[in-house]
Amino acid sequence: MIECEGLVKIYKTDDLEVVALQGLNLSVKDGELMAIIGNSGSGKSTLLNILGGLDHPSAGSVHVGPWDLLKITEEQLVKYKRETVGFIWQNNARNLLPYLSALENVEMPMMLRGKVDRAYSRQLLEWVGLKERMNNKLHQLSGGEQQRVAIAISLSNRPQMLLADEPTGSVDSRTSDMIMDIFRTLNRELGLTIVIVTHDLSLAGKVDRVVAIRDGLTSTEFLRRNTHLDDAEGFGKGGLQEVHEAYAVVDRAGRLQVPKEYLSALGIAGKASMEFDGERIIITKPKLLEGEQK
Ligand SMILES: Nc1ncnc2c1ncn2[C@@H]1O[C@H](COP(=O)(O)OP(=O)(O)OP(=O)(O)O)[C@@H](O)[C@H]1O
Repeated sequence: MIECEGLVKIYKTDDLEVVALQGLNLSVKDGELMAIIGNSGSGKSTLLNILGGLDHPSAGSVHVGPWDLLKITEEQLVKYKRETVGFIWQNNARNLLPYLSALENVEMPMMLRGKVDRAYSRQLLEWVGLKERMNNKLHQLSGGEQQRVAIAISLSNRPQMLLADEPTGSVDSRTSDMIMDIFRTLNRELGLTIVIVTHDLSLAGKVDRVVAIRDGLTSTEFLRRNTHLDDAEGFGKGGLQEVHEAYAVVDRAGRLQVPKEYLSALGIAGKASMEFDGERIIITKPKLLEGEQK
């Protein structure tokens, strides 16, 4: 579904250039539910905005389904945003209309496109657990319920892919669990590809695959150790490392990112010695330089 290779995004302001993505590789399969984690400023939102067609990449390649987002025309982009992507933000509910019911809010974007599908709107609200509240006005619903209405709305155009930027950022942990359950239901029922961007490790721990971004590059992948576990058993317990195995990402050119804390613990900066003993690759402080210092 998603293929990014060597993706670069440079923001230019008057006298400054910020390289937000510096050659990022990412592959997401059709129908996958995965998460992207990273510290503030690592490039997560930049990546999501590019995937959503809200921002244009500077270089590299990015394909979503049949679309080449580097070469896409303005006209095709409108179609792409309307038909392929659904978006959820942390404060999505802010954009809802308080004096309309949940159902009317879901139908509103359909109405703007000229075709209301009431049965599907009801189905969406049922999927997000609001079957009993669909005729309530928005202002009569809690923040978490409003966020669930926002999820239903993001699916009103029947997208193939859902992009969620910190979707549980402003809700309590019970609602956060509920939202993750909804994502799993939608993933299962609709075969929807879902990419969640978050810095919440416990949220990330609830999906099978997590990709970590550091300084605009994919650095580590976490894969669930036992994918056969029943949802209720396996999800939501402990942190990411408890249920996932971590792998360093090695790109086609053989590059990988060594965590800064490992390098500083060994006093490695600029250069390192690398040996291969037949089984392991060992990175150490430069041997020659150590000798020189004596
Ligand atoms: N419009 C912009 N103009 C200039 N620089 C930008 C712009 N948008 C983002 N950046 C910079 O690009 C880098 C990546 O930002 P991005 O918002 O993608 O990070 P993030 O991982 O989503 O962070 P957060 O978790 O805080 O939202 C940061 O250094 C940021 O300051």
